[in-house]
Amino acid sequence: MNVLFIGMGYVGTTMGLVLANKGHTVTGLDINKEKIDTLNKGEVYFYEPGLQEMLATELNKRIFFTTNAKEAVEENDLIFITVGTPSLDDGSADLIYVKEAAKLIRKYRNSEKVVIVKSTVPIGTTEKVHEWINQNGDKKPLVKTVMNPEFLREGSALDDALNPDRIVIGSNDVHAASQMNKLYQNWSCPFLHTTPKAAEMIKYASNSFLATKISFINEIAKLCDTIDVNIQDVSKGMGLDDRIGPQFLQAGLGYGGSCFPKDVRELLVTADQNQMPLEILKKVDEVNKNQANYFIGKIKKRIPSLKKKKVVVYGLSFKPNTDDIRESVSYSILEQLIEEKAEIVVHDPIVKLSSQWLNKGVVQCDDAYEAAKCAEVILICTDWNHYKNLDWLKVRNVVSNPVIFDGRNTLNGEDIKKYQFHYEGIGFC
Ligand SMILES: NC(=O)C1=CN([C@@H]2O[C@H](COP(=O)(O)OP(=O)(O)OC[C@H]3O[C@@H](n4cnc5c(N)ncnc54)[C@H](O)[C@@H]3O)[C@@H](O)[C@H]2O)C=CC1
Ligand SMILES: O=C(O)[C@H]1O[C@H](OP(=O)(O)OP(=O)(O)OC[C@H]2O[C@@H](n3ccc(=O)[nH]c3=O)[C@H](O)[C@@H]2O)[C@H](O)[C@@H](O)[C@@H]1O
Repeated sequence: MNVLFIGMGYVGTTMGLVLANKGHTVTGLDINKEKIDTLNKGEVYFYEPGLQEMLATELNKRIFFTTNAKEAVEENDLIFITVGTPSLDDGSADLIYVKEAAKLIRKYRNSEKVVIVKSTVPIGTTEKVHEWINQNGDKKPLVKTVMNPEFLREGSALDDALNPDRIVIGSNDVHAASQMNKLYQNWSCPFLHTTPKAAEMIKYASNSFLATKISFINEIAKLCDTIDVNIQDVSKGMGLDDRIGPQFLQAGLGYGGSCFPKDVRELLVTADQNQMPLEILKKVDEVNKNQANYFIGKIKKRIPSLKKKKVVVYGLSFKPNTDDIRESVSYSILEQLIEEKAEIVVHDPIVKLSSQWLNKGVVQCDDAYEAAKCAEVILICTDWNHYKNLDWLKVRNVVSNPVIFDGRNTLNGEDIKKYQFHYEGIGFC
């Protein structure tokens, strides 16, 4: 099938490549010329394992990139909207990019098309997209709309897209739904057909539930800290219950990224607008916002003043295996360390600090051992395997003060303590 993606970000690029790889002919459209030029050179402009190799196989065979909206819309009958839906100041999702994408389709539509909203959008938006495109009485062919939420994770996007737990298709139109079945015929996971509104809610409720698991375990971890219980044993013991499951019970600095924080905020706004406040979810957000303060508080219990102390921060991305720093908790920690007047050195295997941070006196080192030289405290903020695999004896030999605060509970505490480090995670000492 001929498929267009409007928005070549993390989702559009990944899903475009995956559908091309499954035999469809895909066009990727973006307003950002630099991104399109880079993709046309065969380079994925962000870090995501496996995508680069897939692009090398598919470029100009089954996937094509362009900034020409007219041609792209005219030549494709299935059109995905995969633009961003970031938070506005009041927490609601900004639909400006979705509206702009709808405008392009309205302007250039030349046949009956199926428009698939894959961006995460507030409940009722897909129906609005239908109206935005089909309005004006311009006698052009009507488009059908579908809501098809995306559940992939950054860092494992390709694997998630190829092997999803489910495919949700929200549509009130039989023809559109059958086109979606045809598009995804090579996937063997369960398919759920529902209404567009329910599909939108499934996406928000899923992300909010996962966020709830994380904030729940983080609260239990804080209690474990005070009564000397190891949270990792607790997570393991809970996760062995099939009804609970082992995933998303990793205590730490809380959730960041471009989705959980913004999607939780948007659902809270929708709930308030409908006079049905979501009390649990409010607390989930509150607990999460407080995790960085809790971590700094733990550090200050041991080192009351960080002024002029060399603090090493390992990890800038919001999770491992991505270069995405949107709402990464590492940056809240950097802000607090700057306020404390610490001397800060950061390391990340992929992410480079922007000049904004370098101008504030933060130093970046490309080598984790070099960064650790003369450190008075090491903070692990992202659970990259890189840090698990460091030679910690070598690190021990270069630091001034052997103290590690592990914000992701990523190291094996018992092993680390053998090297005479003071080691604390979140939810165990
Ligand atoms: N990043 C992720 O892992 C996931 C994201 N989502 C949702 O998918 C949506 C997209 O997310 P990302 O891919 O992370 O966003 P992104 O910010 O990486 O990419 C969005 C792209 O859309 C482009 N764009 C904006 N307006 C446009 C227009 N009028 N025409 C053409 N291109 C336009 C931008 O230039 C940008 O390249 C969001 O709603 C997000 O919540 C859902 C599941 C996973
Ligand atoms: O809507 C989205 O964009 C996506 O949001 C998340 O994916 P993502 O944000 O890429 O990454 P996750 O693996 O979910 O991690 C999110 C954050 O939670 C944190 N986390 C995760 C798991 C855990 O046990 N503990 C924990 O603190 C991670 O460190 C990270 O900061 C969801 O997992 C995806 O299903 C969804 O499609």
